[in-house]
Amino acid sequence: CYLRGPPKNKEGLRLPPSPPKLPLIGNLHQLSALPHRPLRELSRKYGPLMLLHLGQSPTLVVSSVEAARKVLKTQDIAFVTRPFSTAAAALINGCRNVSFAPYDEHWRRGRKAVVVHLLNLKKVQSLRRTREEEIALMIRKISSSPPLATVDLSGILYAFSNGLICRVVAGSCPAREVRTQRFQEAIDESTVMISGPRLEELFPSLAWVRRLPGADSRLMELAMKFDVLLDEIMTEHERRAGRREQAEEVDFLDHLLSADTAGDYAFSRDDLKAISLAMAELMKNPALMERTQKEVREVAGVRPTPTEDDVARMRYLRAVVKEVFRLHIPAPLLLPRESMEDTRVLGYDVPAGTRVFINAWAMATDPQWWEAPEDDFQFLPFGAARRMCPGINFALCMVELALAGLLYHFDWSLPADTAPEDLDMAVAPGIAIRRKAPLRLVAVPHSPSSAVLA
Ligand code: HEM
Repeated sequence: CYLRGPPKNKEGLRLPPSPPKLPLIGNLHQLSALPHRPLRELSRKYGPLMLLHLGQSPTLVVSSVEAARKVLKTQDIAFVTRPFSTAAAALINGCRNVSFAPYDEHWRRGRKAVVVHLLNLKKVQSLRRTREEEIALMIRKISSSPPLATVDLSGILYAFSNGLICRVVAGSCPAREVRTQRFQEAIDESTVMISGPRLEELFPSLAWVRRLPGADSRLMELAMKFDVLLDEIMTEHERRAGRREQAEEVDFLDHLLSADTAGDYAFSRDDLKAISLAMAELMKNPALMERTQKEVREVAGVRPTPTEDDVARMRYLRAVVKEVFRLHIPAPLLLPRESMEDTRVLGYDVPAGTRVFINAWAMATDPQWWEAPEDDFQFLPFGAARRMCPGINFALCMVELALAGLLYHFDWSLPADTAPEDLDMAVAPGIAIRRKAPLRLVAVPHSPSSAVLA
């Protein structure tokens, strides 16, 4: 057996090991609402490359740094596409947005537009004033709460993150708050719908179910909501084009419309989740909070509020943010990939059309790597290679600056009835995880005379 290597199947393929499966449902019963956790346990038994059968859908689960390097880097091109998602197709213009698009010419053009007009480092840096203004708005909102009242930091961060991203993508408008709220509701609902494969993706033989009257009604209603909202914004931009004041902000849609390119709305609330998880970790560890806050206040000195140049010198705060991304990877299984051709990984055959989950959370919590922070490949919250998240600079700037602002302007404490060790760190399921309970804290202004609060 040793000399022959792992056994081959009927077709003569040497497939990765699989846990025993049940008829019809395969390995579905072994997953839970937070699938990265049982998948890590299974990988400890069956190895860093496992082949699961989720219904009728073969799924490769990658759980070690070495295997992820092979899949995402060495054989990037074989795994560069995404599996078809019915929900994304209905909601996001037939899967024609960058995140869910199959690997083709359309994706290449869309990704180029996103990287060139919205998310390259220079552009992200040029949005500094917008970010600082939105953070000042958030700080003022917190300061306006009655003294010693508990504030719902999760809710405030949520509004901040959505507001900032809507402003960068679609610009400012008089009814901005209402528009952001409408986006927020539509995005909330779509996140739930997109977060896992649907019945017909797991069981292609049941695809006919979708044709039953009313089967997709929720999806269609939501798609309509998005359409109406985006149409309104497009019309508003087209009407405004050519009548723009010099000093007016040029947003992402202006760029796309002027370049006559197809639009892609890459909204992400993962960054706000990262800020609230960072705050929760700091509240749980008062010594850590004290050290981070000391650094923020020393570096920002007597400035009205920390600037991005200050944040660049806050080494400890940036390390805290990185550690939070490691401990609480916002998308623990990244976004699914799919093999485009028959290929081999670590000696195993992987047939074309296999769905691929990268369990980045299993790698980030693998004791083998804790002592080797200089090798960054085990740090995968933003994925890697060709389909890596192009929003990484945007997200990191936003998280670091917002956290610095919160720590600079306020002293934070838990409500009187909560001890640090009792702070609930449970996470809720979804394509991206988030705190289950909102983070409620008491904020005492630290520098009430600062210009931002005026
Ligand atoms: C904490 C914040 C964020 C995290 C953790 C995150 C994480 C990820 C991950 C894991 C992927 C899949 C990577 C892969 O398959 O290798 C991804 C893709 C993507 N992200 Fe993010 N993201 C964040 C913020 C953002 C922001 C702020 C934007 C844009 C404003 C953005 C835009 C995108 C896009 C367009 C893709 C699809 C890339 C492609 O398929 O070519 N992300 N993100």
